[in-house]
Amino acid sequence: MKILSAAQIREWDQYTMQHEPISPIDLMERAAEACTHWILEHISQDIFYIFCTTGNNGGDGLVIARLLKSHNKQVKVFVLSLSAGTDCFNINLERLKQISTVEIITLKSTSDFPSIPNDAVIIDALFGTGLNRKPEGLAAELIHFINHTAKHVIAIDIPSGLLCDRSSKDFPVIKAAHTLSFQCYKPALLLPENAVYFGNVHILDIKLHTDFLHTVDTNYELVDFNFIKQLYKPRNAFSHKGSFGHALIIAGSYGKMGAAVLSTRACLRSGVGLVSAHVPSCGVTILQTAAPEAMCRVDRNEKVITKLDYDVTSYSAVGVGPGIGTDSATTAFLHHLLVAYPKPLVLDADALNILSEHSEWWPLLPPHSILTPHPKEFARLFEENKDDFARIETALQQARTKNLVIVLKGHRTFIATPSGKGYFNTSGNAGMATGGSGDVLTGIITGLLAQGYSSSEAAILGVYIHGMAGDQAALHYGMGPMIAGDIIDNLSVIKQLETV
Ligand SMILES: NC(=O)C1=CN([C@@H]2O[C@H](COP(=O)(O)OP(=O)(O)OC[C@H]3O[C@@H](n4cnc5c(N)ncnc54)[C@H](OP(=O)(O)O)[C@@H]3O)[C@@H](O)[C@H]2O)[C@@H](O)CC1
Ligand SMILES: Nc1ncnc2c1ncn2[C@@H]1O[C@H](COP(=O)(O)OP(=O)(O)O)[C@@H](O)[C@H]1O
Ligand SMILES: [K+]
Repeated sequence: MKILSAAQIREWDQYTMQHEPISPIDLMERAAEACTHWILEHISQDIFYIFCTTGNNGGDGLVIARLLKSHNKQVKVFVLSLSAGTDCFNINLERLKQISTVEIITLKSTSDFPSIPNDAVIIDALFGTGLNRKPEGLAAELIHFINHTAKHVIAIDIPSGLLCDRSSKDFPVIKAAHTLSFQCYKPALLLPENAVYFGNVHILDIKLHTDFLHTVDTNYELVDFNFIKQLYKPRNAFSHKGSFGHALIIAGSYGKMGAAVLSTRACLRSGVGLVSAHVPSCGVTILQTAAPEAMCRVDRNEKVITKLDYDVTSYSAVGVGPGIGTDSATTAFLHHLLVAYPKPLVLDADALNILSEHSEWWPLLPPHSILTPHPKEFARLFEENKDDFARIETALQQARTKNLVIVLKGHRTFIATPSGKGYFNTSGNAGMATGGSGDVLTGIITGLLAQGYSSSEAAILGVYIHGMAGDQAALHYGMGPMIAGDIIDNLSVIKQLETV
Protein backbone atom coordinates (compact mmCIF):
# COMPACT_ATOMS: atom_id res chain seq x y z
CA MET A 1 0.00 0.00 0.00
CA LYS A 2 1.41 3.38 -1.00
CA ILE A 3 1.90 6.00 1.72
CA LEU A 4 0.73 9.41 0.53
CA SER A 5 1.75 12.97 1.41
CA ALA A 6 -0.82 15.53 2.64
CA ALA A 7 -1.06 17.00 -0.88
CA GLN A 8 -1.62 13.55 -2.43
CA ILE A 9 -4.35 12.76 0.11
CA ARG A 10 -6.11 15.98 -0.91
CA GLU A 11 -5.81 14.91 -4.56
CA TRP A 12 -7.24 11.50 -3.64
CA ASP A 13 -10.30 13.17 -2.04
CA GLN A 14 -10.74 15.30 -5.19
CA TYR A 15 -10.30 12.30 -7.50
CA THR A 16 -12.95 10.35 -5.55
CA MET A 17 -15.40 13.26 -5.73
CA GLN A 18 -14.95 13.54 -9.50
CA HIS A 19 -14.81 9.86 -10.45
CA GLU A 20 -17.21 8.12 -8.06
CA PRO A 21 -18.76 10.77 -8.21
CA ILE A 22 -19.67 12.04 -4.74
CA SER A 23 -20.15 15.54 -3.35
CA PRO A 24 -17.74 16.90 -0.68
CA ILE A 25 -20.55 17.05 1.87
CA ASP A 26 -21.49 13.39 1.27
CA LEU A 27 -17.86 12.29 1.49
CA MET A 28 -17.56 14.10 4.82
CA GLU A 29 -20.73 12.35 6.00
CA ARG A 30 -19.24 8.97 4.99
CA ALA A 31 -15.97 9.71 6.82
CA ALA A 32 -17.81 10.78 9.97
CA GLU A 33 -20.12 7.74 9.78
CA ALA A 34 -17.05 5.49 9.77
CA CYS A 35 -15.73 7.28 12.89
CA THR A 36 -19.08 7.13 14.66
CA HIS A 37 -19.43 3.45 13.89
CA TRP A 38 -15.99 2.78 15.38
CA ILE A 39 -16.77 4.89 18.47
CA LEU A 40 -20.09 3.15 19.11
CA GLU A 41 -18.42 -0.25 18.80
CA HIS A 42 -15.39 0.45 20.98
CA ILE A 43 -16.24 3.18 23.49
CA SER A 44 -18.67 2.54 26.33
CA GLN A 45 -18.88 6.11 27.73
CA ASP A 46 -21.95 8.27 27.02
CA ILE A 47 -20.59 11.83 27.31
CA PHE A 48 -18.70 13.38 24.38
CA TYR A 49 -16.97 16.79 24.29
CA ILE A 50 -16.16 17.56 20.66
CA PHE A 51 -13.57 20.24 19.85
CA CYS A 52 -13.54 21.70 16.32
CA THR A 53 -11.93 24.50 14.36
CA THR A 54 -13.64 25.73 11.20
CA GLY A 55 -11.91 23.56 8.55
CA ASN A 56 -13.03 20.21 7.22
CA ASN A 57 -11.55 18.32 10.18
CA GLY A 58 -13.88 20.45 12.31
CA GLY A 59 -16.65 19.60 9.85
CA ASP A 60 -16.05 15.91 10.57
CA GLY A 61 -16.39 16.73 14.27
CA LEU A 62 -19.77 18.39 13.71
CA VAL A 63 -21.11 15.38 11.79
CA ILE A 64 -19.84 13.00 14.47
CA ALA A 65 -21.65 15.15 17.06
CA ARG A 66 -24.92 14.88 15.11
CA LEU A 67 -24.57 11.12 14.60
CA LEU A 68 -23.63 10.41 18.23
CA LYS A 69 -26.64 12.47 19.35
CA SER A 70 -28.87 10.35 17.12
CA HIS A 71 -27.58 7.37 19.14
CA ASN A 72 -28.68 9.07 22.37
CA LYS A 73 -25.23 10.12 23.52
CA GLN A 74 -24.71 13.36 25.46
CA VAL A 75 -22.83 15.73 23.20
CA LYS A 76 -21.28 19.19 23.67
CA VAL A 77 -19.51 20.94 20.81
CA PHE A 78 -16.79 23.60 21.21
CA VAL A 79 -15.81 25.68 18.19
CA LEU A 80 -12.60 27.65 17.90
CA SER A 81 -13.26 29.97 15.00
CA LEU A 82 -10.06 30.57 13.00
CA SER A 83 -11.61 31.50 9.65
CA ALA A 84 -14.96 32.00 7.93
CA GLY A 85 -15.28 28.20 7.75
CA THR A 86 -15.19 25.82 4.82
CA ASP A 87 -18.45 25.17 2.96
CA CYS A 88 -18.75 21.71 4.46
CA PHE A 89 -18.12 23.06 7.96
CA ASN A 90 -20.77 25.76 7.55
CA ILE A 91 -23.40 23.39 6.12
CA ASN A 92 -22.84 20.96 8.96
CA LEU A 93 -22.96 23.72 11.56
CA GLU A 94 -26.42 24.68 10.25
CA ARG A 95 -27.51 21.03 10.33
CA LEU A 96 -26.30 20.66 13.91
CA LYS A 97 -28.05 23.83 15.01
CA GLN A 98 -31.33 22.16 14.03
CA ILE A 99 -30.84 19.79 16.96
CA SER A 100 -31.80 21.91 19.95
CA THR A 101 -30.38 19.50 22.55
CA VAL A 102 -26.80 19.87 21.34
CA GLU A 103 -25.01 22.77 23.00
CA ILE A 104 -22.58 24.59 20.69
CA ILE A 105 -20.10 26.80 22.52
CA THR A 106 -17.77 29.27 20.80
CA LEU A 107 -14.29 29.52 22.33
CA LYS A 108 -13.05 33.11 22.25
CA SER A 109 -10.57 33.05 25.12
CA THR A 110 -9.14 30.60 27.66
CA SER A 111 -11.93 31.57 30.07
CA ASP A 112 -14.36 29.81 27.70
CA PHE A 113 -12.54 26.48 28.11
CA PRO A 114 -14.96 24.09 29.86
CA SER A 115 -14.42 21.93 32.88
CA ILE A 116 -14.31 18.39 31.54
CA PRO A 117 -16.01 15.57 33.49
CA ASN A 118 -13.73 12.59 34.24
CA ASP A 119 -15.84 10.20 32.22
CA ALA A 120 -16.19 12.44 29.14
CA VAL A 121 -14.59 11.35 25.89
CA ILE A 122 -12.89 14.14 23.93
CA ILE A 123 -13.16 14.12 20.16
CA ASP A 124 -10.25 16.06 18.68
CA ALA A 125 -11.40 17.62 15.41
CA LEU A 126 -9.26 20.78 15.55
CA PHE A 127 -6.83 20.16 12.70
CA GLY A 128 -6.41 17.32 10.22
CA THR A 129 -4.26 16.99 7.13
CA GLY A 130 -4.76 20.74 6.47
CA LEU A 131 -2.35 21.75 9.26
CA ASN A 132 0.50 23.64 7.61
CA ARG A 133 2.24 25.47 10.49
CA LYS A 134 2.79 25.39 14.22
CA PRO A 135 -0.43 26.07 16.18
CA GLU A 136 -0.11 29.28 18.17
CA GLY A 137 -2.23 31.52 20.38
CA LEU A 138 -5.59 30.18 21.49
CA ALA A 139 -5.26 27.03 19.34
CA ALA A 140 -2.00 26.14 21.13
CA GLU A 141 -3.56 26.96 24.52
CA LEU A 142 -6.52 24.71 23.74
CA ILE A 143 -4.24 21.80 22.81
CA HIS A 144 -2.30 22.21 26.09
CA PHE A 145 -5.56 22.50 28.00
CA ILE A 146 -6.96 19.27 26.50
CA ASN A 147 -3.70 17.43 27.17
CA HIS A 148 -3.68 18.52 30.83
CA THR A 149 -7.37 18.09 31.55
CA ALA A 150 -8.83 15.29 29.50
CA LYS A 151 -8.50 11.58 30.19
CA HIS A 152 -9.89 9.91 27.05
CA VAL A 153 -9.06 11.53 23.73
CA ILE A 154 -9.91 10.26 20.26
CA ALA A 155 -8.23 12.12 17.39
CA ILE A 156 -9.99 12.37 14.03
CA ASP A 157 -7.71 11.65 11.05
CA ILE A 158 -4.51 12.78 12.85
CA PRO A 159 -3.85 14.24 16.31
CA SER A 160 -4.22 18.02 16.00
CA GLY A 161 -0.87 19.76 15.80
CA LEU A 162 0.83 16.90 13.97
CA LEU A 163 1.96 17.58 10.42
CA CYS A 164 1.15 14.72 8.09
CA ASP A 165 4.47 14.39 6.28
CA ARG A 166 7.01 16.59 8.10
CA SER A 167 8.38 16.68 11.60
CA SER A 168 6.26 18.50 14.20
CA LYS A 169 9.00 18.56 16.85
CA ASP A 170 8.33 21.31 19.41
CA PHE A 171 4.72 21.80 18.20
CA PRO A 172 1.83 21.60 20.66
CA VAL A 173 0.10 18.32 19.72
CA ILE A 174 -2.96 16.54 21.10
CA LYS A 175 -2.10 13.33 22.97
CA ALA A 176 -4.70 10.82 21.86
CA ALA A 177 -5.45 7.33 23.12
CA HIS A 178 -6.83 6.44 19.68
CA THR A 179 -6.44 7.99 16.25
CA LEU A 180 -9.13 7.23 13.68
CA SER A 181 -7.35 7.91 10.43
CA PHE A 182 -9.02 7.93 7.04
CA GLN A 183 -8.17 5.36 4.38
CA CYS A 184 -4.39 5.14 4.78
CA TYR A 185 -1.46 5.62 7.13
CA LYS A 186 0.00 9.11 7.15
CA PRO A 187 3.83 9.12 7.36
CA ALA A 188 3.70 10.90 10.75
CA LEU A 189 1.71 7.97 12.19
CA LEU A 190 4.60 5.56 11.52
CA LEU A 191 7.45 7.34 13.32
CA PRO A 192 8.52 6.78 16.94
CA GLU A 193 8.85 10.49 17.78
CA ASN A 194 5.05 10.82 17.40
CA ALA A 195 4.05 7.63 19.24
CA VAL A 196 3.22 9.62 22.39
CA TYR A 197 0.56 11.52 20.38
CA PHE A 198 -1.22 9.04 18.13
CA GLY A 199 -1.81 6.14 20.59
CA ASN A 200 -3.51 3.24 18.82
CA VAL A 201 -4.03 3.98 15.15
CA HIS A 202 -7.11 2.60 13.40
CA ILE A 203 -7.36 3.01 9.64
CA LEU A 204 -10.99 3.48 8.61
CA ASP A 205 -12.13 2.67 5.10
CA ILE A 206 -14.01 5.69 3.72
CA LYS A 207 -14.03 4.16 0.24
CA LEU A 208 -11.79 6.60 -1.59
CA HIS A 209 -11.48 5.60 -5.26
CA THR A 210 -8.75 2.90 -5.51
CA ASP A 211 -7.97 3.74 -9.17
CA PHE A 212 -6.24 6.88 -7.92
CA LEU A 213 -3.43 4.78 -6.43
CA HIS A 214 -2.35 3.67 -9.94
CA THR A 215 -1.85 7.29 -10.96
CA VAL A 216 0.33 8.40 -8.06
CA ASP A 217 4.01 7.89 -7.37
CA THR A 218 5.17 7.77 -3.76
CA ASN A 219 8.48 7.50 -1.89
CA TYR A 220 7.10 5.23 0.80
CA GLU A 221 5.15 1.98 0.91
CA LEU A 222 3.53 0.05 3.70
CA VAL A 223 4.47 -3.63 3.96
CA ASP A 224 1.52 -5.82 4.91
CA PHE A 225 0.48 -9.45 4.43
CA ASN A 226 -0.86 -8.93 0.87
CA PHE A 227 2.33 -7.18 -0.19
CA ILE A 228 4.44 -10.03 1.23
CA LYS A 229 2.27 -12.69 -0.37
CA GLN A 230 3.21 -11.24 -3.77
CA LEU A 231 6.94 -11.43 -2.94
CA TYR A 232 7.03 -14.93 -1.48
CA LYS A 233 8.16 -17.66 -3.88
CA PRO A 234 6.45 -21.02 -3.26
CA ARG A 235 8.70 -24.11 -3.24
CA ASN A 236 8.72 -26.26 -6.33
CA ALA A 237 7.74 -29.91 -5.62
CA PHE A 238 10.85 -31.19 -7.43
CA SER A 239 13.29 -29.00 -5.51
CA HIS A 240 16.21 -30.40 -3.47
CA LYS A 241 18.44 -28.86 -0.82
CA GLY A 242 20.76 -27.53 -3.51
CA SER A 243 17.86 -25.46 -4.85
CA PHE A 244 17.76 -23.21 -1.80
CA GLY A 245 21.34 -22.08 -1.42
CA HIS A 246 24.03 -22.42 1.23
CA ALA A 247 24.20 -19.62 3.80
CA LEU A 248 27.19 -18.76 5.96
CA ILE A 249 26.66 -17.07 9.33
CA ILE A 250 29.76 -15.48 10.85
CA ALA A 251 28.93 -14.83 14.48
CA GLY A 252 29.85 -15.23 18.14
CA SER A 253 32.80 -14.78 20.49
CA TYR A 254 33.63 -16.08 23.96
CA GLY A 255 30.62 -15.21 26.16
CA LYS A 256 28.47 -14.26 23.16
CA MET A 257 27.87 -17.61 21.52
CA GLY A 258 24.13 -17.14 22.04
CA ALA A 259 24.16 -14.59 19.21
CA ALA A 260 25.68 -17.19 16.87
CA VAL A 261 23.18 -19.86 17.94
CA LEU A 262 20.19 -17.53 17.47
CA SER A 263 21.19 -16.30 14.02
CA THR A 264 22.14 -19.80 12.84
CA ARG A 265 18.90 -21.38 14.08
CA ALA A 266 16.84 -18.57 12.54
CA CYS A 267 18.69 -19.01 9.25
CA LEU A 268 17.93 -22.75 9.30
CA ARG A 269 14.22 -22.01 9.68
CA SER A 270 14.18 -19.46 6.84
CA GLY A 271 13.84 -22.15 4.18
CA VAL A 272 17.51 -22.19 3.12
CA GLY A 273 19.05 -25.47 1.87
CA LEU A 274 22.23 -25.54 3.95
CA VAL A 275 23.69 -23.42 6.74
CA SER A 276 27.28 -23.18 7.92
CA ALA A 277 28.41 -21.12 10.89
CA HIS A 278 31.90 -19.66 11.31
CA VAL A 279 32.55 -19.47 15.06
CA PRO A 280 35.58 -19.24 17.36
CA SER A 281 36.78 -22.68 18.53
CA CYS A 282 35.28 -22.24 22.02
CA GLY A 283 31.85 -22.18 20.37
CA VAL A 284 31.90 -25.37 18.32
CA THR A 285 30.33 -27.69 20.89
CA ILE A 286 27.76 -25.08 21.80
CA LEU A 287 26.75 -24.53 18.20
CA GLN A 288 26.72 -28.18 17.17
CA THR A 289 24.57 -29.02 20.17
CA ALA A 290 22.13 -26.13 19.80
CA ALA A 291 21.91 -26.28 16.00
CA PRO A 292 22.90 -29.80 14.85
CA GLU A 293 21.50 -29.17 11.36
CA ALA A 294 24.22 -26.57 10.72
CA MET A 295 27.85 -27.22 9.76
CA CYS A 296 30.74 -25.49 11.51
CA ARG A 297 33.67 -23.45 10.18
CA VAL A 298 35.95 -23.49 13.19
CA ASP A 299 38.19 -20.48 13.67
CA ARG A 300 41.71 -21.33 14.85
CA ASN A 301 41.32 -18.70 17.59
CA GLU A 302 39.61 -19.88 20.75
CA LYS A 303 37.73 -16.71 21.64
CA VAL A 304 37.18 -14.52 18.58
CA ILE A 305 36.87 -14.78 14.81
CA THR A 306 40.19 -14.07 13.10
CA LYS A 307 40.86 -15.98 9.88
CA LEU A 308 39.17 -16.31 6.51
CA ASP A 309 41.15 -19.40 5.40
CA TYR A 310 38.61 -20.93 3.01
CA ASP A 311 36.90 -20.04 -0.25
CA VAL A 312 34.06 -17.85 1.00
CA THR A 313 32.79 -17.18 -2.53
CA SER A 314 31.25 -20.67 -2.63
CA TYR A 315 28.50 -19.55 -0.22
CA SER A 316 25.29 -18.21 -1.74
CA ALA A 317 24.96 -15.55 0.99
CA VAL A 318 26.93 -14.45 4.04
CA GLY A 319 25.66 -12.77 7.22
CA VAL A 320 28.25 -11.31 9.57
CA GLY A 321 28.26 -9.50 12.87
CA PRO A 322 26.12 -10.86 15.73
CA GLY A 323 28.27 -11.13 18.86
CA ILE A 324 31.64 -11.00 17.05
CA GLY A 325 33.06 -8.14 19.15
CA THR A 326 35.47 -5.52 17.83
CA ASP A 327 38.87 -7.17 18.52
CA SER A 328 41.62 -5.99 16.15
CA ALA A 329 41.94 -9.50 14.67
CA THR A 330 38.18 -9.58 14.01
CA THR A 331 38.43 -6.12 12.46
CA ALA A 332 41.15 -7.41 10.09
CA PHE A 333 38.96 -10.43 9.32
CA LEU A 334 36.04 -8.20 8.34
CA HIS A 335 38.27 -6.21 6.01
CA HIS A 336 39.43 -9.45 4.37
CA LEU A 337 35.80 -10.58 3.97
CA LEU A 338 34.78 -7.31 2.31
CA VAL A 339 37.61 -7.69 -0.19
CA ALA A 340 37.04 -11.42 -0.84
CA TYR A 341 33.24 -11.67 -1.13
CA PRO A 342 31.72 -10.18 -4.27
CA LYS A 343 27.99 -10.79 -3.62
CA PRO A 344 25.72 -8.80 -1.27
CA LEU A 345 26.59 -9.29 2.40
CA VAL A 346 24.32 -8.93 5.44
CA LEU A 347 26.08 -6.78 8.05
CA ASP A 348 24.73 -6.48 11.58
CA ALA A 349 25.72 -5.49 15.12
CA ASP A 350 29.53 -5.49 15.67
CA ALA A 351 30.19 -5.64 11.92
CA LEU A 352 28.40 -2.27 11.75
CA ASN A 353 30.28 -0.94 14.77
CA ILE A 354 33.58 -1.85 13.10
CA LEU A 355 32.42 -0.29 9.83
CA SER A 356 31.50 2.94 11.60
CA GLU A 357 35.14 3.23 12.73
CA HIS A 358 36.43 2.69 9.17
CA SER A 359 34.64 5.03 6.79
CA GLU A 360 37.35 4.32 4.17
CA TRP A 361 35.81 0.81 3.82
CA TRP A 362 32.50 2.00 2.34
CA PRO A 363 33.67 1.48 -1.27
CA LEU A 364 34.56 -2.14 -0.42
CA LEU A 365 30.98 -3.09 0.43
CA PRO A 366 29.56 -5.33 -2.31
CA PRO A 367 26.70 -3.54 -4.13
CA HIS A 368 23.26 -4.21 -2.63
CA SER A 369 24.69 -5.35 0.71
CA ILE A 370 22.15 -5.20 3.54
CA LEU A 371 22.89 -3.24 6.73
CA THR A 372 20.61 -3.82 9.73
CA PRO A 373 21.31 -1.07 12.29
CA HIS A 374 19.16 -0.15 15.27
CA PRO A 375 18.90 3.63 15.78
CA LYS A 376 22.13 3.87 17.83
CA GLU A 377 24.12 1.88 15.29
CA PHE A 378 22.56 3.99 12.54
CA ALA A 379 23.73 7.20 14.24
CA ARG A 380 27.25 5.79 14.59
CA LEU A 381 27.32 4.77 10.92
CA PHE A 382 25.91 7.94 9.42
CA GLU A 383 25.00 10.96 11.52
CA GLU A 384 22.79 12.09 14.36
CA ASN A 385 19.54 13.35 12.81
CA LYS A 386 17.44 16.17 14.20
CA ASP A 387 14.19 14.20 13.95
CA ASP A 388 12.72 10.93 12.67
CA PHE A 389 11.78 12.36 9.26
CA ALA A 390 15.40 13.48 8.81
CA ARG A 391 16.58 10.00 9.82
CA ILE A 392 14.52 8.16 7.19
CA GLU A 393 15.62 10.74 4.60
CA THR A 394 19.25 10.03 5.53
CA ALA A 395 18.61 6.29 5.23
CA LEU A 396 17.09 6.75 1.75
CA GLN A 397 19.87 9.03 0.59
CA GLN A 398 22.63 6.70 1.91
CA ALA A 399 20.93 3.65 0.39
CA ARG A 400 20.75 5.39 -2.99
CA THR A 401 24.25 6.88 -3.07
CA LYS A 402 26.03 3.85 -1.58
CA ASN A 403 23.90 1.31 -3.46
CA LEU A 404 22.88 -0.51 -0.28
CA VAL A 405 19.76 -1.73 1.50
CA ILE A 406 19.46 -0.16 4.96
CA VAL A 407 17.14 -1.78 7.49
CA LEU A 408 16.53 0.80 10.21
CA LYS A 409 15.16 -1.37 13.01
CA GLY A 410 12.41 -0.35 15.41
CA HIS A 411 8.67 -0.72 15.96
CA ARG A 412 7.92 0.23 12.35
CA THR A 413 11.20 -0.94 10.83
CA PHE A 414 12.05 1.21 7.80
CA ILE A 415 13.77 -0.42 4.83
CA ALA A 416 15.58 2.00 2.52
CA THR A 417 16.41 0.52 -0.88
CA PRO A 418 18.89 1.57 -3.58
CA SER A 419 15.98 2.46 -5.89
CA GLY A 420 15.14 5.37 -3.56
CA LYS A 421 11.97 3.75 -2.20
CA GLY A 422 11.38 3.24 1.51
CA TYR A 423 9.20 0.54 3.07
CA PHE A 424 7.55 0.66 6.51
CA ASN A 425 6.97 -2.73 8.14
CA THR A 426 3.67 -3.38 9.92
CA SER A 427 4.28 -6.67 11.74
CA GLY A 428 5.94 -7.13 15.14
CA ASN A 429 5.37 -5.96 18.69
CA ALA A 430 7.07 -4.58 21.79
CA GLY A 431 7.78 -8.13 23.06
CA MET A 432 10.53 -8.20 20.45
CA ALA A 433 12.42 -5.51 22.35
CA THR A 434 14.48 -8.27 23.99
CA GLY A 435 18.13 -9.29 23.63
CA GLY A 436 18.84 -11.40 20.57
CA SER A 437 15.84 -10.41 18.42
CA GLY A 438 18.15 -8.63 16.00
CA ASP A 439 20.39 -11.73 15.72
CA VAL A 440 17.31 -13.69 14.68
CA LEU A 441 16.56 -11.11 11.97
CA THR A 442 20.11 -11.39 10.57
CA GLY A 443 19.73 -15.15 10.27
CA ILE A 444 16.38 -14.89 8.49
CA ILE A 445 17.52 -12.24 5.98
CA THR A 446 20.75 -14.15 5.21
CA GLY A 447 18.72 -17.31 4.62
CA LEU A 448 16.35 -15.54 2.22
CA LEU A 449 19.24 -13.96 0.32
CA ALA A 450 20.82 -17.42 -0.07
CA GLN A 451 17.55 -18.68 -1.59
CA GLY A 452 17.82 -16.20 -4.45
CA TYR A 453 15.68 -13.29 -3.30
CA SER A 454 17.11 -9.90 -4.27
CA SER A 455 18.57 -7.83 -1.43
CA SER A 456 15.54 -5.54 -1.24
CA GLU A 457 13.14 -8.50 -1.34
CA ALA A 458 15.12 -10.45 1.30
CA ALA A 459 15.16 -7.43 3.62
CA ILE A 460 11.45 -6.59 3.22
CA LEU A 461 10.32 -10.22 3.42
CA GLY A 462 12.72 -11.03 6.28
CA VAL A 463 11.62 -8.07 8.40
CA TYR A 464 7.94 -8.90 7.87
CA ILE A 465 8.34 -12.63 8.63
CA HIS A 466 10.42 -11.80 11.73
CA GLY A 467 7.59 -9.55 12.98
CA MET A 468 4.93 -12.14 12.12
CA ALA A 469 6.79 -14.79 14.11
CA GLY A 470 7.19 -12.26 16.94
CA ASP A 471 3.44 -11.63 16.93
CA GLN A 472 2.78 -15.37 17.08
CA ALA A 473 5.30 -15.74 19.94
CA ALA A 474 3.54 -12.92 21.84
CA LEU A 475 0.23 -14.77 21.44
CA HIS A 476 1.75 -17.86 23.09
CA TYR A 477 3.88 -16.31 25.82
CA GLY A 478 2.78 -12.68 26.17
CA MET A 479 4.99 -9.75 25.20
CA GLY A 480 6.75 -9.62 28.57
CA PRO A 481 7.83 -13.24 28.91
CA MET A 482 8.70 -13.92 25.26
CA ILE A 483 12.39 -14.25 24.37
CA ALA A 484 14.26 -14.12 21.07
CA GLY A 485 14.36 -17.92 20.69
CA ASP A 486 10.55 -17.93 20.71
CA ILE A 487 10.60 -15.87 17.50
CA ILE A 488 12.58 -18.70 15.84
CA ASP A 489 10.22 -21.35 17.22
CA ASN A 490 7.29 -19.46 15.71
CA LEU A 491 8.75 -19.12 12.22
CA SER A 492 6.19 -21.77 11.31
CA VAL A 493 4.01 -18.72 10.51
CA ILE A 494 5.76 -18.83 7.13
CA LYS A 495 3.30 -21.60 6.26
CA GLN A 496 0.61 -18.91 5.93
CA LEU A 497 2.51 -17.71 2.86
CA GLU A 498 2.79 -21.21 1.43
CA THR A 499 -0.97 -21.63 1.00
CA VAL A 500 -2.32 -20.60 -2.39
N1 LIG B 1 -13.74 16.42 1.25
C1 LIG B 1 -12.57 16.25 1.81
O1 LIG B 1 -11.56 16.77 1.34
C2 LIG B 1 -12.54 15.47 3.05
C3 LIG B 1 -11.77 15.91 4.12
N2 LIG B 1 -11.89 15.34 5.31
C4 LIG B 1 -11.33 15.98 6.50
O2 LIG B 1 -10.76 17.22 6.17
C5 LIG B 1 -9.49 17.38 6.80
C6 LIG B 1 -8.68 18.37 6.07
O3 LIG B 1 -9.44 19.56 6.12
P1 LIG B 1 -8.89 20.99 5.69
O4 LIG B 1 -8.07 20.84 4.48
O5 LIG B 1 -10.05 21.87 5.65
O6 LIG B 1 -7.91 21.39 6.87
P2 LIG B 1 -7.99 21.16 8.44
O7 LIG B 1 -7.06 20.05 8.81
O8 LIG B 1 -9.38 21.06 8.92
O9 LIG B 1 -7.37 22.55 8.99
C7 LIG B 1 -8.18 23.72 8.89
C8 LIG B 1 -7.44 24.89 8.36
O10 LIG B 1 -6.64 25.45 9.36
C9 LIG B 1 -5.65 26.31 8.81
N3 LIG B 1 -4.42 26.06 9.52
C10 LIG B 1 -3.42 25.19 9.21
N4 LIG B 1 -2.48 25.20 10.15
C11 LIG B 1 -2.90 26.09 11.09
C12 LIG B 1 -2.35 26.54 12.32
N5 LIG B 1 -1.19 26.06 12.78
N6 LIG B 1 -3.04 27.46 13.04
C13 LIG B 1 -4.21 27.94 12.59
N7 LIG B 1 -4.78 27.55 11.42
C14 LIG B 1 -4.13 26.64 10.70
C15 LIG B 1 -5.56 25.95 7.36
O11 LIG B 1 -6.02 27.05 6.61
P3 LIG B 1 -5.06 28.30 6.24
O12 LIG B 1 -5.03 29.16 7.45
O13 LIG B 1 -3.72 27.76 5.88
O14 LIG B 1 -5.77 28.93 5.10
C16 LIG B 1 -6.46 24.71 7.23
O15 LIG B 1 -7.10 24.62 6.01
C17 LIG B 1 -8.96 15.97 6.83
O16 LIG B 1 -7.95 15.78 7.80
C18 LIG B 1 -10.23 15.20 7.17
O17 LIG B 1 -10.45 15.25 8.58
C19 LIG B 1 -12.81 14.22 5.51
O18 LIG B 1 -14.04 14.80 5.86
C20 LIG B 1 -12.94 13.38 4.25
C21 LIG B 1 -13.37 14.24 3.12
N1 LIG C 1 8.47 -2.40 19.83
C1 LIG C 1 8.84 -3.18 18.81
N2 LIG C 1 7.96 -3.50 17.84
C2 LIG C 1 8.33 -4.29 16.80
N3 LIG C 1 9.59 -4.79 16.64
C3 LIG C 1 10.50 -4.49 17.57
C4 LIG C 1 10.20 -3.68 18.69
N4 LIG C 1 11.31 -3.55 19.43
C5 LIG C 1 12.29 -4.24 18.80
N5 LIG C 1 11.80 -4.81 17.69
C6 LIG C 1 12.56 -5.60 16.70
O1 LIG C 1 13.46 -6.47 17.37
C7 LIG C 1 14.75 -6.41 16.78
C8 LIG C 1 15.76 -5.88 17.80
O2 LIG C 1 17.03 -5.81 17.19
P1 LIG C 1 18.31 -5.30 17.99
O3 LIG C 1 18.04 -3.99 18.62
O4 LIG C 1 19.47 -5.42 17.09
O5 LIG C 1 18.40 -6.37 19.17
P2 LIG C 1 19.59 -7.32 19.64
O6 LIG C 1 20.86 -6.51 19.44
O7 LIG C 1 19.29 -7.56 21.09
O8 LIG C 1 19.54 -8.54 18.84
C9 LIG C 1 14.62 -5.52 15.54
O9 LIG C 1 14.34 -6.30 14.41
C10 LIG C 1 13.42 -4.64 15.89
O10 LIG C 1 12.73 -4.19 14.75
K1 LIG D 1 -7.64 15.97 14.49
